[in-house]
Amino acid sequence: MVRFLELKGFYELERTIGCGGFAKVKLATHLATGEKVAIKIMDKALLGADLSRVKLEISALKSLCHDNICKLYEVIETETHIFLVMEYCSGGELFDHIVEKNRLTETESRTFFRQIVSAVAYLHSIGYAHRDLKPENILLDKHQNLKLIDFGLCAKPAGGMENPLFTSCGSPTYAAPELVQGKQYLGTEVDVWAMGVLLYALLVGALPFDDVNIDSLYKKILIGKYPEPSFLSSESLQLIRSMLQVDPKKRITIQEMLSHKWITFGILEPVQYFPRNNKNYQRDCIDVMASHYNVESRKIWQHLKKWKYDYSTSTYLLLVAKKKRGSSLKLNNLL
Ligand SMILES: COc1cc(O)cc(Nc2ccc(C(=O)Nc3ccccc3)c(OCCC[NH3+])c2)c1
Repeated sequence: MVRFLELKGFYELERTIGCGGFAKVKLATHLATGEKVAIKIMDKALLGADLSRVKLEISALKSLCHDNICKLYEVIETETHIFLVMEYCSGGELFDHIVEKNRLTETESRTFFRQIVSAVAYLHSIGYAHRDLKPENILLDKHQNLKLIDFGLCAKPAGGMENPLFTSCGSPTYAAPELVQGKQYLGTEVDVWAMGVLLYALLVGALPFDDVNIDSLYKKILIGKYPEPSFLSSESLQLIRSMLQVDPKKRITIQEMLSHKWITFGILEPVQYFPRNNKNYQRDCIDVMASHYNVESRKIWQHLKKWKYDYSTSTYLLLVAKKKRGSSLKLNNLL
């Protein structure tokens, strides 16, 4: 395996867990904390024009902080590669979870779907659209919490979400009619359509629009007709119908979804989506770092406040994650 000298002593690379077009995702260990992480490795030579899109994703990830969005811990850029050090989501893909259970109960679907709504409402509230929402991009952590991943196609149109986007992207199965028609579209409306496909997949265990032939798939999406199994409750069906509206202007908005009667059934409170305010520093984590590096806590604090997404950032964020899990706050001596 190619030895990345820049990671030596800080991370130990393990098996590959995913590979996409120009990126590979490997499991790794963050040596100072001993915590598992996922590292997305991109070869700059292969990136070509996509380098600017990667930069866009990185700046997006740096501003995202939400329990249901995979966390970025560190960014390492060398002459030849970019490494994104991210949260390790050991539960695998939501997709595999649905397949193994055939389909989920309404209660299970609601638990998962509320987390997706929370993450997407948060994204939209800070001016981003994901634009590639699909079960493969939704992972589970070991506590069955959902984690949204792969913001490679996310967009923040200049001048806010009201401005239309053009680039057609994402996979056609989850693509909204206006997207497959190459029309102007709003990222938020396209995300709601994809969430409709997701909710259908959770409840039915199949895709609403599916066809091996891409043209007949597009026709089905444009007609917007899909099977409505009798086991679906009328509330869930009403929600799916309001999300899979061919006319984007008739489609339910994410804000309306937050308090939809199917979404709040039995829980009676709307979905919360503002990020947990973890901007207040965890004093004990800073003190552990200060004594380990033998500097004053104030120095660590001052450095962390710059959010450079360097090894100090990843060490601090992973200590916070350890503390949240109730593990001991200790750091290993790097060789
Ligand atoms: C913001 O989160 C992102 C952005 C991005 O561009 C890519 C990723 N990719 C990730 C991140 C984490 C995992 C992961 O932890 N996977 C995993 C771990 C243990 C068992 C099984 C899976 C990841 O997995 C890629 C394969 C899943 N299709 C991709 C996150």
